[in-house]
Amino acid sequence: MFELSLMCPEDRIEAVSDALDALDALSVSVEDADAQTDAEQALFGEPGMPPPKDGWQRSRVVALFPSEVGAREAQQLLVVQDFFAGCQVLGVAHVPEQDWVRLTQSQFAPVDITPDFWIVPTWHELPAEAKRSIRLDPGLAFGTGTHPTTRMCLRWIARNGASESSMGNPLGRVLDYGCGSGILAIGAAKFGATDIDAVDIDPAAVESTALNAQANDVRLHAGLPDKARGEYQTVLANILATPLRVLAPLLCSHVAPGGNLVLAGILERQAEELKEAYAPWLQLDVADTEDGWILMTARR
Ligand SMILES: C[S@@+](CC[C@H](N)C(=O)[O-])C[C@H]1O[C@@H](n2cnc3c(N)ncnc32)[C@H](O)[C@@H]1O
Repeated sequence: MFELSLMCPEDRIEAVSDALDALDALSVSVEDADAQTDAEQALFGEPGMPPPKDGWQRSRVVALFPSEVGAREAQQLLVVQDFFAGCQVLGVAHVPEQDWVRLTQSQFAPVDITPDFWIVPTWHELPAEAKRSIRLDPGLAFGTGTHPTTRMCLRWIARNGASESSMGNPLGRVLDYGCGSGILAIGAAKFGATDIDAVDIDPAAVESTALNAQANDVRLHAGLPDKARGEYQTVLANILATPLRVLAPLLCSHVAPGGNLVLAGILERQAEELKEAYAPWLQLDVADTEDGWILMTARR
């Protein structure tokens, strides 16, 4: 295969990507040309932040073609279009054949959350020490167990969920707010929770959660955020500091008396602003840290 690489300003990305699609590109990807430099720009579409844009001020657009002729023809046709003004051709390059499935799979190994609780891709054997496990493959939604924020939430679940000897279910009714792949909701089920709502603003995440729950033989209710109803003994939300601040009154209203609120997606330096945002309802404390991220919890 051959890739055609272009540099485009943000206001040309949609037109150029559409044209590449129409010119039979197999795929079109857009990257920040300034990634990993001081000029890197974060793009979020979270509540309280500017709406997401099509790309970055300087975007690298890469289109994959089955042949060199196809890539070069697309280049020739694009450069004479009005909407290409301000864009630049970086080149056409051969992409060596790879076993993409094997390559992707090799990047996802089993992950231990505690010595006996593991997240294991379906193409791997369960490690012998895994007394509890979640079977999960990387997909469209966030949450494979490798990110510190997810790991800290899962550790909290493992510490506070049912031990093998415990009677009943200490997690009670569980809400996973911003469920992504559903990993936290499924983790809660693995530690004894039986009444679980998992919600997300992204319909692809809702679908992933339902499929992952099924694959793990777990029963839960996955839906959009309006599916969260009433009070829960455990409310988990691994989002980001800005939406967590906006969501403070809503999330606190879902915590039952004596229940726990567990928040992640917060950097160490954001602890005080989160404490302040939640202070009218609950007192948040830092309960765990990993790689500059913190877990904040509160009991009602
Ligand atoms: C960092 S991922 C966490 C996924 C998973 N819970 C985990 O711990 O790995 C955050 C998720 O929150 C969702 N999200 C972001 N803002 C939200 C909001 N205002 N309401 C509900 N979900 C939201 C995103 O779509 C995304 O799936």
